[in-house]
Amino acid sequence: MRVELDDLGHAFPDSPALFEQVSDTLEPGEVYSLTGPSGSGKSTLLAILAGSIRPTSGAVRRVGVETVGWVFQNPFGVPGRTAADHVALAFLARGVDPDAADAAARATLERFGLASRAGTPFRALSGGEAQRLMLARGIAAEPDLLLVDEPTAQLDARTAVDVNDAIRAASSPTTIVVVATHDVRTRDACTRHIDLVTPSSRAESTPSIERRREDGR
Ligand SMILES: Nc1ncnc2c1ncn2[C@@H]1O[C@H](COP(=O)(O)OP(=O)(O)OP(=O)(O)O)[C@@H](O)[C@H]1O
Repeated sequence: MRVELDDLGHAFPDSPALFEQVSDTLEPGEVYSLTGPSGSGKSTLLAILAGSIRPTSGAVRRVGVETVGWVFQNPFGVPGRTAADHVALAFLARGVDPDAADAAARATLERFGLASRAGTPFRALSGGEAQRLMLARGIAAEPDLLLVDEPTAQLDARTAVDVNDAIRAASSPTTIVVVATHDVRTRDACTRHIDLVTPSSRAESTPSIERRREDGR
C-alpha cells in the first residue's frame, strides 16, 4: 500500500499556483508532517490525498488505499459517551465483539496516554485530552490513510506537548498518517516531512532547489 505523489501542483481557478513539484511516496508506518506558510495549500493537499480535490498538475496514485480517516482541529464527540466508548465503536464497527472491543479500546487509550480517562464522558475531557482521543479513535478505525489537519491549532503550548506525544504514538504498520501543521514541535513528532513551498519563494531559493535535484530528491 502506498500513495505516490508525482510532480503534484494545484491552483484554484483564477488564482496563482498554491504549490507545485511535490513528489514523494507515502507509506504505512511513517507519520508525515505537511508544513508550509499559511495559505500554502496544506488543507488543499490533504483533500487531494483524500481524493476530494483533483490536482491541476501532476498525479496522485493511491495504491491499495481504500479507506481514509480524518482528524480535525476541533475535537468532536458525543458529550455523554465515555472516552472508551468513542474508541470501542471503531472496533465494534469492524465486527469485533463487545468485550474484545472494550479491551482493545482501553489498550488504545493507554497508548495515547488516556488510560485514566477511559470512563470519563467526552464533555468532561480537556481540549488536549479530547484531541488525543480523536487521534486514538482515528488510529483504532485502522484506515489505510489517516489525515490530521492542524491538531494543535486550538491548544496552548503545554497541552500541545501531550498531543504531539500522541502524534508519535499514531505510527501504525497498517496506516499512512499525514499531519498538516504550523507547529514546529508537531513537525518534530513526525517521522518524515513534506514542506510546501509557494512558487514565488521557490524562485527566490533556486540554489537550494538545484541542490535537492542533484541529490535526486
Ligand atoms: N475551494 C476553493 N476555491 C478557491 N480557493 C480556495 C478553495 N479552497 C481554498 N482556497 C484558497 O487556497 C489557499 C490555500 O488554502 P489552504 O486552506 O489549503 O491553505 P493552508 O496552507 O491549509 O492554510 P492555513 O495554514 O492558513 O490553514 C487559500 O488562499 C484559500 O483561500
